Amino acid sequence: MTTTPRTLFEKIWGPHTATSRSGRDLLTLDRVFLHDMTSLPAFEQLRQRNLPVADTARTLAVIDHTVATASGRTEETYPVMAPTVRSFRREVTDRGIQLFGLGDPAQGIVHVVAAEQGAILPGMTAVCGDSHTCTNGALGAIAFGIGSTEIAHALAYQALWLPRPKALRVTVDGSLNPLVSGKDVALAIISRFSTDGGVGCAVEYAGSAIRRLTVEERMTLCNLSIEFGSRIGLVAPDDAVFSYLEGRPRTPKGAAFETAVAAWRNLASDENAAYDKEYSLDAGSIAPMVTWGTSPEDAIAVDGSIPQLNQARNPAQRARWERALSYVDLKPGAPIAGTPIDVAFIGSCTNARLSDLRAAARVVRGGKVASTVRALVVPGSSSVKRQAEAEGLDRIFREAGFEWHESACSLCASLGPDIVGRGKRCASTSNRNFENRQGPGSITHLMSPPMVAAAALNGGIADVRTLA
Ligand SMILES: CC(C)[C@H](C(=O)O)[C@@H](O)C(=O)O
Ligand code: SF4
Repeated sequence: MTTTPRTLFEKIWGPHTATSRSGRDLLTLDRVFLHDMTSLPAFEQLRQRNLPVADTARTLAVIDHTVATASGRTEETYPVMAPTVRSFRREVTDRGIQLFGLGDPAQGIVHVVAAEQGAILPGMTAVCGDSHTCTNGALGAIAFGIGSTEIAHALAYQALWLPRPKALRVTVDGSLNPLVSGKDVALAIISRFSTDGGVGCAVEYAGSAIRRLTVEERMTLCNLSIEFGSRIGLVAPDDAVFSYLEGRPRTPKGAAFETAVAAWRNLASDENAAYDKEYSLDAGSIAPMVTWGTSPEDAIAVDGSIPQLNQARNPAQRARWERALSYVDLKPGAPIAGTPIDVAFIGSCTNARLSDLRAAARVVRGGKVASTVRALVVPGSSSVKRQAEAEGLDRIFREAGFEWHESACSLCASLGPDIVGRGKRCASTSNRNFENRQGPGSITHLMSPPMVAAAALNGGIADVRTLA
């Protein structure tokens, strides 16, 4: 008997499809994650319809988006959002949902915490009212962001009606150059294939270079899937993923773990599986990347120059570039290296895990932050913060002049009190460089943690390869 070869995506989506109707599938959900910014309207809807949460054991809640990060912070430190945070905390605790609130040793950014807890495992489906839920596709799961109405439905029925996305494979073969990381791969993909490249698709990252990425780098790569237009990004799970998961609070233990691993090993695309779309990139061609404009696709090699307007693909892109150049106050054709910065931010669910902090600390060690720069490290979780402190990374950062914060989203989206400042330019390890993203009038340059470290010491955008 021959079976039709299936993609990794089909191997997860298929068994989770309870039924199909009018071109949509009823996808059953293994996990629903909640955070303080988007969940309250969903609870309101549940109340109006008198619906309970179907299965609290499948949920997990985190306070991360709207809070302060200064040491000693509490829910009250940012009065603007304190009532929201308080209501959110009451809603989830009243319903018996596990909450990682401020002061909890495992608190952190929802996507970082979900992985650390082993709350998302290979082959699962997971949702959260947050577009960067795709991050944990790195563990070989289908994880994606949803809106508030969908959160209510997901909590009540543990399922959602969805159109089945198309299958896209992005293959990156070859070897990455030194100081080129998962972040650079992601920015290179988005700049090459545009922010629309993955629209309507679930993107599977494959190829020898992807297989060699660490699990945390794969998380960074999958995190940026939504900036590539794709709500879902995933990588086939392998031994690196299995050992990442072993022993985590919600991961199966002992013989149950071994049984799970045996099943997870089947979660790879079959040879000759058909994709609707395929892109490929040569790993060796990727340099440390930096964005110059107001879209993640405005990424160039750090030793490159801002494009000339006549290089735009079409009039719409040209118009967007003109507006972006005026917003970021830079000139076409100018080299990006040497652009002075005011703020350096190492944080966010994109790039604030332990390996990110280690990579940045290697560049920072023994150096000094330029006197014109405010530099901050905001660990992705309280557990990352503790581990970093145990290794002495906080000391390396502090001695160089970095601020060392409590964990939360912070400057990534400036939904709490941390902001970059009007007209100020920030080298940032986050994922979005939109206008006003890091507070009103902020200018953002996306790059990897070592590149932000280099910019902090240098006082301006710098090629980490020449500093290290
Ligand atoms: C607040 C939330 C809805 C938002 C998202 O969906 O991504 C935020 O996390 C972001 O990164 O912009
Ligand atoms: S760190 Fe940034 S991208 Fe991630 S969830 Fe928070 S606001 Fe969104």
